Formats: sequence, structure tokens, C-alpha cells
Amino acid sequence: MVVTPADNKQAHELPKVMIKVRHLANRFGSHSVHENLDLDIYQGEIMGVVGGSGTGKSVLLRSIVGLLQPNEGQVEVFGQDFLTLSDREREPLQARMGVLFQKGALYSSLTLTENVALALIEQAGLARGQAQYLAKLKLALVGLPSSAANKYPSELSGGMIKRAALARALALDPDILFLDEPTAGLDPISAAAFDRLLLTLRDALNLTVFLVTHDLDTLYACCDRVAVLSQKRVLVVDKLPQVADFDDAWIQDYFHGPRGRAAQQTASLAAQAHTS
Ligand SMILES: Nc1ncnc2c1ncn2[C@@H]1O[C@H](COP(=O)(O)OP(=O)(O)OP(=O)(O)O)[C@@H](O)[C@H]1O
Repeated sequence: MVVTPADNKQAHELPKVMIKVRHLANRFGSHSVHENLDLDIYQGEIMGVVGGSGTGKSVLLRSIVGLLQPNEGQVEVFGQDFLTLSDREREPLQARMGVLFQKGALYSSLTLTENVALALIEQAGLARGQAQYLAKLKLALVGLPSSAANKYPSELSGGMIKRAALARALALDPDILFLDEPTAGLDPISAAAFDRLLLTLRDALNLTVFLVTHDLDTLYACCDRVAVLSQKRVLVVDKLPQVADFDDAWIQDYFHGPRGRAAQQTASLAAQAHTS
């Protein structure tokens, strides 16, 4: 059973913090992207990270997973001060984090099985045969038919490629999954199917999910809480209705513009259908 922050509160227990970011600053030359950014992510939650283009959502993701050294601040993951660890100390923790990058980036010259197996060979040191066997299980886990396993990315639809990239992110059985725009470029039906898959996997695998998205339907369908990046920091982090009520021009446009209203209506209809 997944223990959500809400369940934990009911049990009068504090939720376990999986990612703790404090006073983070990221600057590129004279361009300051983050200053004094704080964020906590709890075990088992899906945290949606939104914000205008260029507000630093991907930079935040890269700072947390250790691909970018911030200029200032602390990043604790699994209770460990990530930025002060040596590469050797950090590697086993990084193996517990799966990442699906914005551009999906599967190797075009490898089949789906080979793409997923590569992570198991390179990062877990598995023999090729074992890695390919496990890779096929991961592809099945994300709902790909066995006939897709030996295909190349160019032979597949966008939705199938996203699923394969997700299988690769899950290759090492991570505790935290980072997704950068996983539904970008998908048609609405494939995007909704991806959202359902994410919820199922979160529950089945007890994942904590850091989800960068512009997709309002995904926010309504999947996220336990939402963090809005603006003004170089997390302007607000809360459950979606509270965030949508926050007094800020970008937030009001985003959540209460035509697309925001449509996403909210879809979510209410889905909730009604679920309860009737
Ligand atoms: N390696 C880098 N060198 C210089 N500038 C960078 C680098 N990486 C990111 N930036 C800049 O940091 C800012 C934030 O980039 P980031 O990709 O995190 O934005 P984002 O919020 O994810 O945007 P989008 O929603 O458009 O994907 C941008 O202005 C970008 O140009």
C-alpha cells in the first residue's frame, strides 16, 4: 500500500522526506536561474513541478540527480547530503534514482530490449543474457507487447517510445523516479494512458515521483502536490486546489485559462465516473 502524505497525517506521523532542497542557487554566468530555492518531496508522492518556460524546472531536476553542481545550497536525497559526497559515495544513491529525460533519448541503433539492457549491463554489471531477460520484464511492466521488444525506436509510436524510456528509467528498480515532460508530444489518448500507467506503477512499486510537466491533464490526473517555479524559487507548493487559488498572475492564467478549465472539468468528470 502506498502511504501518501495525507494518510501519514491521518496517522499523526510526519511524512518521510525523500528529497530536501535548501537555499539552492543555480547561475549560468550572469544569468541567475534559481536563488534561495527550497523544496521537500515526500515518500510515495507524485510531485508535479510546473512553471513558465525557462523557470528552471529541468535545471532543478539535474541539480537533484547530481548532473549539475549548483552554485549554492544543499540537496539531501535519501537523508544524505548529496553535494558533499564523493562520486563513489554518490553512485549507489544515483542507482536508486531513475530518470526519463525530456527528449526521451533512446539509442536509435539499439532495439528496445538492448536499450533497457544497456542500463543493466553498464550500471548493475549484469551479464548480457541476464540483462536482456530483465529488460524484457521491464518492457512488459510498462505495458509494451512482447512484439515490441526487438523493434528499433524508429519503428514505434511516440507513446511506445515514452514507455520504453520509462522502462529504461525503471531498469534498476529505483525508489525515486524523475520524469521531465513525459507526455510532451503525445496525443491526448496516449498521454492519458501514460498518466494511468504512472499511477499504477507508483502504487505497485511504491515510487516517489518528481514530475516536470506543462500538461494540465497530467497534473489533475496524477499529482498529489504541485510546486510552481517562479521568481527563481518555489513560489508555492501545495495540493492542486490550493495552488490554483494562489494569488499570482502566471498561476491564474495557467490554471484558470481555457486549457486549465478544460483539464479541471475532465478531472471532475473522471472523479464522478469513479464514484458512481
Ligand atoms: N548548461 C547551461 N548553460 C547555460 N544556460 C543554461 C544551461 N542549462 C540551462 N540553462 C538556462 O537555464 C534556464 C532554465 O532552463 P530549464 O531548461 O531548466 O528551463 P525549464 O523551466 O525546464 O524550461 P522549459 O519548460 O522550456 O523546458 C534557461 O534560461 C536555460 O537557457
